[in-house]
Amino acid sequence: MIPRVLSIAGTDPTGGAGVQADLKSIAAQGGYGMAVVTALVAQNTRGVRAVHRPPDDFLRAQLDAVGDDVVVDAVKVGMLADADLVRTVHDWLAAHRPPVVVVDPVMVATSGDRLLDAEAVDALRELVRGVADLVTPNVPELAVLAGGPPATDWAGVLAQAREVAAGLGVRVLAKGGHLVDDPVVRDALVDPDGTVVETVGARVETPHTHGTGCSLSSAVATLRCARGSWPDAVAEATRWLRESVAAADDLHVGTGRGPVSHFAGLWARGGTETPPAAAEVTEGWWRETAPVRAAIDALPFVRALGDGSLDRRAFDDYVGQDALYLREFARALAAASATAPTAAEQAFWAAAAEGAVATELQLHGGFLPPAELFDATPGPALTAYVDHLLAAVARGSHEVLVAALLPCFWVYEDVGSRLLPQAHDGHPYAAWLRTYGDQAFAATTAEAVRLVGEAAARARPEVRERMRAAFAASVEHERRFFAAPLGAATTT
Ligand SMILES: Nc1ncnc2c1ncn2[C@@H]1O[C@H](COP(=O)(O)OP(=O)(O)OP(=O)(O)O)[C@@H](O)[C@H]1O
Ligand SMILES: Cc1ncc(CO)c(N)n1
Repeated sequence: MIPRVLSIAGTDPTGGAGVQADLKSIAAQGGYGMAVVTALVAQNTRGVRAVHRPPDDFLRAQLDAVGDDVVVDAVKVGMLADADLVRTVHDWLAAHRPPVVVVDPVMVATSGDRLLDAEAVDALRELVRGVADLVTPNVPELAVLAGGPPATDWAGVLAQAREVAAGLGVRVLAKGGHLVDDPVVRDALVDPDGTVVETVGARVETPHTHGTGCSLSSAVATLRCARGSWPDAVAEATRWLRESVAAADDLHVGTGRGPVSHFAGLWARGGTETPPAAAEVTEGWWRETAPVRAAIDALPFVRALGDGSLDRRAFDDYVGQDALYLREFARALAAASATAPTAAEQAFWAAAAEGAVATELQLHGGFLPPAELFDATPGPALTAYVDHLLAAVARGSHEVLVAALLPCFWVYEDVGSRLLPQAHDGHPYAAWLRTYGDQAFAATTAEAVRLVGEAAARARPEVRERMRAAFAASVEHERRFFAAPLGAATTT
């Protein structure tokens, strides 16, 4: 269930605070963010220039537009500008009673500018008392709510938080971000009954904390839906916010106190790439290897194999090398089976291993005397190809290994199906053409292409790139292997 979270707040066109920060924060916790704008604020990382407040009935129209249509799981209330706006929001919340209401009692921006006029404080206190589940004041806001001077140390913050929690009958999340002499940042969740749950974390050395209060309150509102408990929601929200503050210096937004990087953790852990479709990946690899495949088609060996004019000694040389190849290929296929992530893939690669040593070697046994089948001296093209496959086995990545194995299917199926029309009963190599031009081999190849494509689509981008390189290298090895019998192994 994705929590539907509504921010009722002012704007920050530079995106670091207000509804813009709220929407990022809600999304970063896995919520669906919505926003009703209480004030258009011309501000940036240096300060507030002007505030444009909507008429009360227009604010109400926005709230009703959401409430009439969407089930709201949680609300975060931010900047409310003046007492009339506070009352409009209070009335709406009282009528709708969303299950989670977090109020960030925004009074002063990080830059020092006032965002709530002085007469509105009483109305805000009433809203908190009437409809809030949690209020999240910073040190100066806590002092205003308590009606005392700002605390100068953590003990003073806790005392005022207890007073406000008991007095207004609301949970207070007191924030120690402003106690800058403290080497750690403390937050305390204080219940009306005086129970305190503290979270403590390292203070990040950065001036870029614009919008931390907005971001924290929306994160807690969202996480309260998912986690079911206030202490768990606060613990996760502060952990996330610390990570986002720690990455703030990377953003380079504005010349004042810049915003935090709301998605830094997601980007680092999940990346920003949308996985490609399986077929898109393998089609890309196929296209990229077109020149090498064209060179294979143009090889005298391949042309003569197709029209039957190939010298028998050259073909026997090829079969002798290929018999040796098939046994190593089958070992690599067995390794692919052993490392397969699913039972279906395990079975596919095991069956392919069996096919390589049974069906394909049987074909070769029809050309060479069985006693001599494995007597050839391994040539350089064979050795290079097999070493490439066995290196992929040794490196241990199933994905890279199957990408390296794929051309052994795909190139043969491609060449075989295009040479097949030349086969006839008197053709000396008809058995070869019919094995690789066969429907059954095409079906196996299509399945291999599909499985490797899906493995590539699932893989991290770095792994996918290694797969691409392993595939391309194998296509080139196929070319050299076909070129070797007629002595052209080293030309390109
Ligand atoms: N330098 C910092 N290092 C780590 N965490 C921080 C830092 N500054 C703020 N935080 C986190 O952000 C939370 C809110 O900070 P703060 O107390 O400054 O709120 P605020 O004044 O309401 O924020 P703002 O007005 O900038 O939106 C803190 O409780 C803490 O969890
Ligand atoms: C709109 C808005 N809300 C809250 C804050 C507090 O950072 C801000 N600067 N702007």
